[in-house]
Amino acid sequence: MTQTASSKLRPNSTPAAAAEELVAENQALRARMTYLLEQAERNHSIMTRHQAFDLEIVGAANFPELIGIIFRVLPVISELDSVTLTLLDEDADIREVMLKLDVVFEDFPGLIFVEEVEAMGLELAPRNAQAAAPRPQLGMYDARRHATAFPHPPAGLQSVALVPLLRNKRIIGSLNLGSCDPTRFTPSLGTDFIEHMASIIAICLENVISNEMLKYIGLTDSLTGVYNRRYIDRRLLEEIARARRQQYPISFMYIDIDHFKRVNDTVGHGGGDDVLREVSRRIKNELRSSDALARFGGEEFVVLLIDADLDSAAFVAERIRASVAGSMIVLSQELQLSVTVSIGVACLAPGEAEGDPAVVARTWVAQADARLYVAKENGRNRVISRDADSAAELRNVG
Ligand SMILES: Nc1nc2c(ncn2[C@@H]2O[C@H](COP(=O)(O)OP(=O)(O)OP(=O)(O)O)[C@@H](O)[C@H]2O)c(=O)[nH]1
Repeated sequence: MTQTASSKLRPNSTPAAAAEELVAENQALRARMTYLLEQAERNHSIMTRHQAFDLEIVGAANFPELIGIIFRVLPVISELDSVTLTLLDEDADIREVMLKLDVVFEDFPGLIFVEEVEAMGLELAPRNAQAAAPRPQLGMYDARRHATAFPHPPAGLQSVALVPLLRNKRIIGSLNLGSCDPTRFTPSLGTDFIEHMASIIAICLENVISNEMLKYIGLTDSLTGVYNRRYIDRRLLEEIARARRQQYPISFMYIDIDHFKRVNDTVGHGGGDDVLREVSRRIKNELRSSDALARFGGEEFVVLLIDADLDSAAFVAERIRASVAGSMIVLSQELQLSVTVSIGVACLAPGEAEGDPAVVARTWVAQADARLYVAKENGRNRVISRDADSAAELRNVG
């Protein structure tokens, strides 16, 4: 029960002493009240900042945006010295898809991928135990135990909280909070608040990751794993606009496997699929990471080369032609075959990208297609990069 001020007065005190005691007690109460008000205001301000944070992460449009908000905003609003995020990526699918979608992982040094739950540094119940979902683990920082969660710990890191990110009781990762204040994360601290925050982060992560996966599936060719036509159609317009702004040349290639019908007839449709995969792999090996390779359907591939004039694009095309023709494609020990490709190349030089990008794209792509047709007409297994000019043929093994 709370004692009232008067009940604590000494029974034999003089009226003056009693008054003094009352004044002192009153002052103490006021100070306590001021402190509590300040605490309430601080808590209110933290709550408001966290509500704004929740709104921001819920509104994140994609994976890099969400991760960026977590790393940028959370340390500030929660007054933390380190925030990292471990994601469980058992088959490296998340990394592969994000790379395909041009996520630059170097921008997020606090993002850690592990391939098994055990590598997260969380203390877990034995695998088969019917344990409840793991709870946040708070305590003193231990460089060895927390090496995965804090690969680049700030100087003076003292206490940490490893907060499991759960979806349907399954661990998808862990949010790792670090402070240079040793009393910030102690095992006795209540964890409702950080668990609530982690559950919102987990939902947002799951959402953006599955959205990115869908985006990836919608933009890639399931047989070869390279981009599909939809992706290139969109990218062409973006790149035409960028090339116009930055005044650099871009080039486009049409690559068609020669006599592919015969390949299918010889090795069957399944063998034909393997050939498509191998050809796409050989094309890819000759490209820079800024170039985009897509399968346009059937046995036809296209490549978009950024900052490449006609001569460099024709040079790359010739390397591709030589790489495909250079060695047999091995389907099995008994089954190997020789495959060739014909390639049409067209460049969009600075100054040619003016006008409606859709019209520019159509004309430009049609030019590469027409040159591919010439390559086929002239005997296949060749690169054509100029019109009606046999000197532009880099190779003719007809
Ligand atoms: N295995 C496999 N074959 C495909 C696929 N898509 C299209 N094809 C086959 O690709 C062949 C394309 O044949 P054509 O367009 O006649 O051309 P081609 O035989 O390559 O002859 P040229 O292009 O003139 O050198 C057809 O037999 C299609 O069935 C696919 O996804 N897998």
